[in-house]
Amino acid sequence: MGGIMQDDVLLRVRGLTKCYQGDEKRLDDVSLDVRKGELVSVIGPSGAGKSTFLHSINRLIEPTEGSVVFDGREVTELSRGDLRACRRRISMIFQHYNLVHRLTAIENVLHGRLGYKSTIAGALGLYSEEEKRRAFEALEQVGMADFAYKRVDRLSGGQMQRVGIARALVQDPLLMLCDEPIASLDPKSSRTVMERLRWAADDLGIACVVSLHQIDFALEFSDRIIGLSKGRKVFEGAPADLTDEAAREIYGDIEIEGLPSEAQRLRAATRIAPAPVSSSAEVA
Ligand SMILES: Nc1ncnc2c1ncn2[C@@H]1O[C@H](COP(=O)(O)OP(=O)(O)OP(=O)(O)O)[C@@H](O)[C@H]1O
Repeated sequence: MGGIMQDDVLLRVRGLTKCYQGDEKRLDDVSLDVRKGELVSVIGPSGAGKSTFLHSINRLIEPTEGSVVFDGREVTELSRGDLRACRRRISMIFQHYNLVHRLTAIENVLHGRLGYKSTIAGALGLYSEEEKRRAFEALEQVGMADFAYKRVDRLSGGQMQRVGIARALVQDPLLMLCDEPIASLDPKSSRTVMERLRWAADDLGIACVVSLHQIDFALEFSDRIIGLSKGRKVFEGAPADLTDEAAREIYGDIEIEGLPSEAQRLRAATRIAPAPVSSSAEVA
C-alpha cells in the first residue's frame, strides 16, 4: 500500500453515490476526509444511507459513482486481488457482531488474521504463536482476556461486541468501519464499546467511521459528525456545532432520543479520555 497521503488524510471520499438496480440514489454525492486517529460518526434516521455509505467505502457494496482513496490508492479501481489486500487494513464491526457462535472468543479473534493467510492455512486453523499472542493481547485490550476460551454464544451482547473489536484489531487496521456497533446494546455496554473505539483512535491511531443512532454517544465520542438525510450529507462539523437546527435538518420532525442539549454540547466540546477497562468478569 502507498504511504499516508499528504496532510495525513487516510481516507478521501468524493461524490460517493449508490443506486440499487437503477432505483433512485440511496447515497447521493457524499464526500468526506478522515485522518489517522480520527473518529467520525455518521448519523441520520433509518434509511438515510448510513450502512450504504460505510459498505461502499470498502466495496462490500459497489458504489455507482464516486471516488474512495484509502492510504493513497483508489479503491474503486482495484482488481479483486488488490481489493482483498486493501481490505486487510480496513476492518469492520457489525451491529450483530458476525461472530462464529460455536467457537471461543480467541478463535473468533484469530479469524481477524484470515485475510493474511492462504486459504488452506485459514481453513485448517493454522495460526502462528505470534498470531495467538497478538489475539490474546487484543482480548486484553478490550477487557476480555478472562473470556478467551469461552464460547461466544455464552457471552452478553456487549462482551460479544468487544470480541468483535478484538477481531478487528488483530487485522492491524488503519481504518475501522463500524456499522451501528451499539444499536443492540444497553447504555452501559454501549459506553464500554464506544470507549474502546475512542481508545483505538487515540492510542493506536486507527481512524474510525462509526454509524450511530444514538446521537448522545455521537456527541460525546466523535471528533467530527456527518449527518445524512435521504442519502445526502446535510451536516458536517464538530459535536459542538450540532445545533438543534442542524439536528432538525438531519432528522426532520422525527422524535429522537438524546437530541443535543446545551449541556451535552459543552460536554462534547470538552471530551474527557475514557479510563482503561479492566478484564474483570463484568457483564457489560
Ligand atoms: N440491497 C438493497 N436494494 C435496494 N435498496 C436498498 C438495499 N439496501 C438498502 N436499500 C435502501 O437504501 C436506503 C438506505 O439504506 P441504508 O440501510 O443504507 O440506511 P441506514 O441509514 O443504514 O438505515 P438503518 O439506520 O435503518 O440501518 C433505504 O431506503 C433502503 O431501503
